[in-house]
Amino acid sequence: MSELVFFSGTMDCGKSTLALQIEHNRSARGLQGLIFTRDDRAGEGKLSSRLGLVTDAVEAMPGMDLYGHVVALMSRGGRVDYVIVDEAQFLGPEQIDQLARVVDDLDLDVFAFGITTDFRTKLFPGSQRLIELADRIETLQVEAMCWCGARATHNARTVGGEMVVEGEQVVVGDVNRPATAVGYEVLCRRHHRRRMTAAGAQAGALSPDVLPVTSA
Ligand SMILES: Nc1ncnc2c1ncn2[C@@H]1O[C@H](COP(=O)(O)OP(=O)(O)O)[C@@H](O)[C@H]1O
Ligand SMILES: Cc1cn([C@H]2C[C@H](O)[C@@H](COP(=O)(O)O)O2)c(=O)[nH]c1=O
Repeated sequence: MSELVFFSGTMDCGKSTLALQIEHNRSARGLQGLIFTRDDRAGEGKLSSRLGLVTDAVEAMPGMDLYGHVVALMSRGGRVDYVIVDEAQFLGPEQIDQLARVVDDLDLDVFAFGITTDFRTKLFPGSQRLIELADRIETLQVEAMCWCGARATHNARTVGGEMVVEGEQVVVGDVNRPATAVGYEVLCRRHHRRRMTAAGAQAGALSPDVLPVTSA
């Protein structure tokens, strides 16, 4: 029975790496995959991992009919044995419905990878629809970690080194960016709530305690 599987997690937890491993293992056995992605950091039509691996992919543009794309490819004689989708959080909800149709009507496995929530801790529309429709939701085994050592569960955005909680939902970017740029950092919920990034925690630790003022 084919499945729609949502591999979800924070940024930097190994989702794209796993997507590339699934692709490698299946293609090594002679299977032919179709890879979709949207707005990968490496550029249009690319699926890239921080481990340095990258492969070509079909850019799933806004409004593109993903089910129609698979059907059109197959009717031209192309072979599709499974579908991989990276950065699935950026897809529209209707595109997730199209992926579910690929599973149900074409009997193909669809492996979707994405972050669940944005820098405000709100669900991305694509991820929300995946949670609603997926046969299975998998959390990645390699845990991204907060600076405090706890498991990172949330994504923070920084602008000029400061954590922000307002702004556009989609800004393509990366972790470990210089403080001048828009960047991201993964945090545990406690430190996301307190808006305490690694830099903020370090600054707090370095500032001298305020001594009580005593009158002579
Ligand atoms: N230099 C490195 N050596 C070993 N592992 C690394 C290195 N750089 C990154 N990684 C691993 O790659 C993971 C990020 O993988 P990636 O697939 O790009 O994440 P995601 O797609 O979830 O954002 C990190 O959590 C870490 O485990
Ligand atoms: C939290 C958050 C992230 N993004 C962007 C930043 C990256 O380009 C991707 C996530 O990629 P990864 O491979 O999982 O690291 O999403 C965003 O646009 N808005 C956000 O709130």
